[in-house]
Amino acid sequence: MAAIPQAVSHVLPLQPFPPYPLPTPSPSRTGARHRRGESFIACSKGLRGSHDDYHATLRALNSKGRTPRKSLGQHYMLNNDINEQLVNAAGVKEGDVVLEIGPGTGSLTNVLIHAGATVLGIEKDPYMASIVTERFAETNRLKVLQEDFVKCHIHSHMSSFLASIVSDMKPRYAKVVSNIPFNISTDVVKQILPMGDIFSEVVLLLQEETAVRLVVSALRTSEYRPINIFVNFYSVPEYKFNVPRTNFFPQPNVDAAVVKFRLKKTADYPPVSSTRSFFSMVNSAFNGKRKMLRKSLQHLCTAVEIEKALEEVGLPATSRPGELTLDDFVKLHNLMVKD
Ligand SMILES: C[S@@+](CC[C@H](N)C(=O)[O-])C[C@H]1O[C@@H](n2cnc3c(N)ncnc32)[C@H](O)[C@@H]1O
Repeated sequence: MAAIPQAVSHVLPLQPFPPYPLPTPSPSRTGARHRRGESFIACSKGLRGSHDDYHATLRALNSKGRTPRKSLGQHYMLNNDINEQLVNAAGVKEGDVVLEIGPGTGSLTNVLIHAGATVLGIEKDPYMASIVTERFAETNRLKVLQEDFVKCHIHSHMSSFLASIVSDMKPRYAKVVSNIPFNISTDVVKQILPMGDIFSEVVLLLQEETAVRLVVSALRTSEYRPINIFVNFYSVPEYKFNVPRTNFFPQPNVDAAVVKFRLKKTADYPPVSSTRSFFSMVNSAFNGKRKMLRKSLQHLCTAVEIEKALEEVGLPATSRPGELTLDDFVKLHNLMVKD
């Protein structure tokens, strides 16, 4: 298993919840304009350090009397340094177009906009959608759609959004930079990764365990699953860094981690006649994880034909799914499944 980089430790004091008492900001830390009652966009102009974001997040929640909803995975980022690192990991620069799933109070959105991006936010919670829309009302660099990411047509939303941008620097591809609710991680990965025709880089803040499972899981381990074949088929994944749970409000029970996926273009996908039949074969193979492939794939070919195909790939006749790389599966599929 590849080594996981050293933890980035940012420990912040947390406020009781609810309600969230607003500490009196010190002018030296937050600037003279950062006072209660000011518009949120004005506050955001002074946001640079992690303490400022900490205050801004609590202020935004207080402004609507919101209690974070567990069912929506609402764990807000309190540390601006981590938002900056997410944005840097995606190499966001002036003129970029970025999809942000779940902008919440807009702390990450703020850093994206300051980096020069135009952002499409998809936010399920109508209260948070209105908070973030109000916060950036004075800029034309943000459009928020109040929709459930899992159910929305993200490809057509992003295509229209890219088409609507009038600029000489208009990029061909958008990026994804998001601190996503942990419970929709798999949906996000499954929907976004095959969209290399409109997205180039995808940087996600995920539950640590999910990040490791998606990116670090190695051959011949119990964590190696069809999702690893999927991730490597459509992207080049990279584990970036660990984010301790103390950086979120309210604090989750687990740590998080940042992962980057560089999406492959369609022409660079491994050559299979049909992705549908390829992934169907991979799923069948892993359904009988401990079974040999010559048994679990018998709905496709006879045991003898499977053994012959394995031999042609250079694998033993007794191979199990956890022993095959993406490349092995591609070769096996192309030998066993003819259009
Ligand atoms: C982990 S919070 C992150 C908020 C903010 N980006 C931050 O970094 O502080 C996740 C956000 O995603 C929103 N959300 C939850 N489920 C969603 C879904 N299915 N589609 C879109 N947004 C969702 C939540 O309301 C919340 O604002």
